Amino acid sequence: MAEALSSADIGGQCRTHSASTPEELLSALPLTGDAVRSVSAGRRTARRVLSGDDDRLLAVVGPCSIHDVNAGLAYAKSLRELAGELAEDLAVVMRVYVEKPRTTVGWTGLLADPALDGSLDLERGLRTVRTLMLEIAEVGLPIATEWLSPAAPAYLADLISWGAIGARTVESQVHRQLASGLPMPVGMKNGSTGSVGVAVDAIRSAAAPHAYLGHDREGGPVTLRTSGNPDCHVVLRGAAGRPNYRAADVREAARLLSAAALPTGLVIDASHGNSGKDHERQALVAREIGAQVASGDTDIRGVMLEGFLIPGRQELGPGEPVFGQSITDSCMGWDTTVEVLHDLAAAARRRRAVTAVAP
Ligand SMILES: O=C[C@H](O)[C@H](O)COP(=O)(O)O
Ligand SMILES: C=C(OP(=O)(O)O)C(=O)O
Repeated sequence: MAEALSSADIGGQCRTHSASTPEELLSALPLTGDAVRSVSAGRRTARRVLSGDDDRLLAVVGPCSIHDVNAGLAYAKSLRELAGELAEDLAVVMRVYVEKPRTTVGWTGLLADPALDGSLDLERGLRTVRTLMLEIAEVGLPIATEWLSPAAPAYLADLISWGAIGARTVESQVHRQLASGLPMPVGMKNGSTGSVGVAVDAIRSAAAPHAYLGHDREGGPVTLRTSGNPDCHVVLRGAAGRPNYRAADVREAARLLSAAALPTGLVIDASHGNSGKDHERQALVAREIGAQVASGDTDIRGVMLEGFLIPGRQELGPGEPVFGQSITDSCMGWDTTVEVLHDLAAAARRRRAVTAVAP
């Protein structure tokens, strides 16, 4: 066990809690053969779809956050089945988001606060999250997550097929350096005020090698040297009152990427600033994205959706929470998610037909 934080270094303003080192956690909960196959296939497929070598659409779909392992697993099993049905046209990756960036304050996710009560039992959070991700990988579903704490990848990166750097951290050098060493494609969200330029800068930064202060698997301080991540791309997520999922927005993002000599393939997030966090609007946005794909747009390589079992969101109160309903942003319910994914699959099929080169 290593001390996670030293109070002496920051003037005694924080308490310390010990947690397992990455080596200890990975030895206790190692990757199984099935999980390795799922992660590797997920990364390979995501790279091929994002580069345009595979003409399917990447569908990054799942809850805004996981707060209940049983609901997360129930969702994963249903999504695995649906992903199999749509596999000719969609490459489905499940959002297993366990760290939540907050605009100001709020619950920060299952990893840091698994009891949902501010007790911040990190050791329990690490074990809970790694166990859940292992089970999801073993059912054969590739996993997507947002990288928020720079310490988290040492415990979890071997389970992740697609990563995101969020709108609130995309300008952070720490997160760009982190992405430069991650072994999976990483989506850079546009900034929270709408700037796509900062996501383009993040891609350029993360593609370069970096060296920075970090920790080895035993928790000891080391200089981490990265070789650069060639698989980063923009995720258009809009901003408050300023969505950016329409054809003109995709063209403008492609122009910025081309000007930086980067490939123009990108992902569009139908939620967040593109839906105003309204799950009903999210379904409409997803359909409009599908219409662009169906008309032959080849820059749109993926779509992100926030969906859970029950539509909407809930505030946690003294009573039993609703099983399978988000406690962070509102999500589309399962039935709507099924319809939207079928529509996106049809859009990818249509694009294949309209872009086929005549013999
Ligand atoms: O995706 C989830 C939320 O949008 C993100 O965590 C910010 O939430 P907040 O604005 O409620 O803090
Ligand atoms: C927090 C998220 O996104 P964004 O960074 O776009 O707000 C998210 O996808 O959960």
